[in-house]
Amino acid sequence: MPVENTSTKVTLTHPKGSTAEILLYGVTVVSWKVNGAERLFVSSKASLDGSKPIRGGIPVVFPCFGPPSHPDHSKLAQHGFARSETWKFDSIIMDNQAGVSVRLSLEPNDHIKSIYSKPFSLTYVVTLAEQQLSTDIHVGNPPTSHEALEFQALLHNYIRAPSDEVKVSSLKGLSYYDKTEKTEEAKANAKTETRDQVDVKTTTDSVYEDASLHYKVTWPGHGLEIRAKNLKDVVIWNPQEEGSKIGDMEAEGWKRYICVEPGFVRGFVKLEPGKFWIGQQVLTVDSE
Ligand SMILES: O=P(O)(O)OC[C@H]1O[C@H](O)[C@H](O)[C@@H](O)[C@@H]1O
Repeated sequence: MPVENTSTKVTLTHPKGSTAEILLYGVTVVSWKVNGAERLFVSSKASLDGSKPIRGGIPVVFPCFGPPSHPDHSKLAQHGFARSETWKFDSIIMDNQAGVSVRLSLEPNDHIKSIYSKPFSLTYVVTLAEQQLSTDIHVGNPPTSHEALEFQALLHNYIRAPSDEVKVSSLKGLSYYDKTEKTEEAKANAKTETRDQVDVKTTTDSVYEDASLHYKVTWPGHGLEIRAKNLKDVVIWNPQEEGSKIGDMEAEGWKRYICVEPGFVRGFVKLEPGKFWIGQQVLTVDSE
């Protein structure tokens, strides 16, 4: 069966053998296999029972990135509610050699309404091709709404890769904000990336602004390409030893991944009533 659907999980299987697993909790993609090899990192200590956001895979960040900074988001937790709500399976969109694709949705439920008063529509489309995984977040501001919807969005991939060897390009020349700086003032000061290839051998939490929308993630013998649409920024995160302070991080888990997260996180998307916005990332395994 190319699409298998249980009460908690959707599994996609492409005719050429690649697979993807999406939990309805947070629509978190928790597995993506190409040529039998797992491409995403999920901590063995991650809670998969819906009690907290999943440490790994591809959590969806919406409508705020990090701690809320917009008044509309003041009651929300870090990274918003999309990653910690249970979504609904909507439909199979496509099922052929080109791709196996499903749509999931999240409506404002009582819990969301108690922390977030804005009307919205949210759907997520996951498409699996032979060597490729696309994840698209669709945000709508209903026509009945009286004002613009202001939000941030980010697709928080955890790419399985050895963090002491992995490199990311091309970020050279971009402005970025270094969240590992000690003071708020230093965090708010833009730096300029001078490296041809960025590594995460030391604790890294950098928000690159107005980036290229096309990144190469490479390590010996392997490569992954990431393309983004409407997600103008990109966050590179790996905590290194600091990761030992994260409760649901497995022992030395930070050695096994890099996050290269396309997002719209500097400023806010402003969506007028009756309009839609789509943010997309496409992950492609380079020929191995
Ligand atoms: O621990 P979480 O809320 O899942 O956040 C995990 C990480 O997400 C992003 O990459 C942020 O830039 C980091 O500052 C944050 O630590």
